[in-house]
Amino acid sequence: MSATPALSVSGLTVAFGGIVAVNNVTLDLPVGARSALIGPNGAGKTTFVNLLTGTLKPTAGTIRIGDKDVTRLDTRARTKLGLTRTFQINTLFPHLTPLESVSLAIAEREDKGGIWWRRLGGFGAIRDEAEALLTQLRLIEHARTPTNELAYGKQRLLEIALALAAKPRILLLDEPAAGIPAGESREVFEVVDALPDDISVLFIEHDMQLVFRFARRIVVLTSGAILTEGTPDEIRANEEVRAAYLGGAHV
Ligand SMILES: Nc1ncnc2c1ncn2[C@@H]1O[C@H](COP(=O)(O)OP(=O)(O)OP(=O)(O)O)[C@@H](O)[C@H]1O
Repeated sequence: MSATPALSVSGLTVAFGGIVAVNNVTLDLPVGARSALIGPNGAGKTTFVNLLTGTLKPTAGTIRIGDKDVTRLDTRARTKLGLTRTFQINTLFPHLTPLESVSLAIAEREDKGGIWWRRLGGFGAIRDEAEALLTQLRLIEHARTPTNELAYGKQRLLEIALALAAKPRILLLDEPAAGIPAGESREVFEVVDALPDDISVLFIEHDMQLVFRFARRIVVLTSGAILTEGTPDEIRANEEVRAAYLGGAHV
């Protein structure tokens, strides 16, 4: 593993009027991370991710991708440097197939988005890459099924496939299993777990069974600040976390 973190955040703060939604957060995401960001509703998790992607500008603090300070760069520039996210809400094109959607996303990455309409068949390399990605994401059997006919769990996997089409080094997943039946949500995390180690993952997740099964490190956010950070065993044993957040949850 490389000594330089994939992502490093220092003193990150944002206030909306009187509310300090993210308060002096300092955090490193090591290369190959499978880290969970947990915390009660309103803790600032989504706001933190929005700061990382550049959707929101911080009041104070710095964000680095590898060695590069990206605090003042916009979202597109950060994507080019390897930072990609998914959203809680469904952002898919319902009438395209996974093969078409992923091919479009690859074409966009290659700056070939504008010539897409000339026909998929003309871009064999793009189709090959799209099929490889769909295989990795356990979607290849559904490559030619319209997206709105896919099970919801498969749609969430397609969202991750679209994020991966940008070839990210850092993948931010905002509740990737939200709304999915339990049996399917595990598959989403199995796929994430099996991604190559040069992709560093930070995921927001409310389902503690999934968090404690799949996260290698857990970051606990309360009222915009980091309460603690550690391995699942450390977090499980932390009385402060139990009191502040986990309550009676069986983990
Ligand atoms: N654009 C905004 N303007 C004003 N307040 C905001 C804005 N965005 C978020 N907040 C506030 O910041 C706090 C953190 O919200 P955020 O959505 O980041 O929490 P969260 O941990 O992601 O919650 P959830 O688990 O419910 O998604 C909340 O008090 C919220 O009301």
